[in-house]
Amino acid sequence: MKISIVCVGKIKEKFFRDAIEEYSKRLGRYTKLNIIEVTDEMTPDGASASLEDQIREKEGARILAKLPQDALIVTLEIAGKNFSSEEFAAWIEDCTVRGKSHICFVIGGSLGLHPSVCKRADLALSFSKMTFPHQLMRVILCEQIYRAFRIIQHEPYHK
Ligand SMILES: C[S@@+](CC[C@H](N)C(=O)[O-])C[C@H]1O[C@@H](n2cnc3c(N)ncnc32)[C@H](O)[C@@H]1O
Repeated sequence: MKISIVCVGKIKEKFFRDAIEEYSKRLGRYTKLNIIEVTDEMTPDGASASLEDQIREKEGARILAKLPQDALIVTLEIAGKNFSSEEFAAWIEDCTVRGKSHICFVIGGSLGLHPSVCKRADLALSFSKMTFPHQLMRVILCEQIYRAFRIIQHEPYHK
């Protein structure tokens, strides 16, 4: 199973970069993780709703250009489907059983995902009704993917 994450912008905080690097390293035992960053757009303070939509659209076009053709596309959306960690692991395992060998997760930028990206999703996945900053979301996603592979392999992990 190959895992890609398409996301917007670079990680600015060192502690987030360190956490992502750590989970990427741990995941190396189970899967190849490929993180693809697209350039983010500066959002001026007090930007109008229509400027924000233009920014989302520009970032969305960059995301769409990077989506792998062979992958199942999973967008991270607050209003998406909720899974327990065990259900998430079972979903990943089921992909393998159905012959899907590549999953691509997509995290929006600070303004969220443009509808053109959401339309491409095979699954919209929610990590709760709360809004997380996109940099932290990347860390949480990496941890949950790592946790899923541990569950699939019946290996012990923190409860
Ligand atoms: C700061 S949030 C964007 C907030 C924006 N108002 C929205 O509603 O999408 C940045 C990105 O992180 C991801 N994200 C944040 N919280 C999430 C959650 N609870 N579940 C799933 N994805 C989330 C989404 O991909 C989102 O586009």
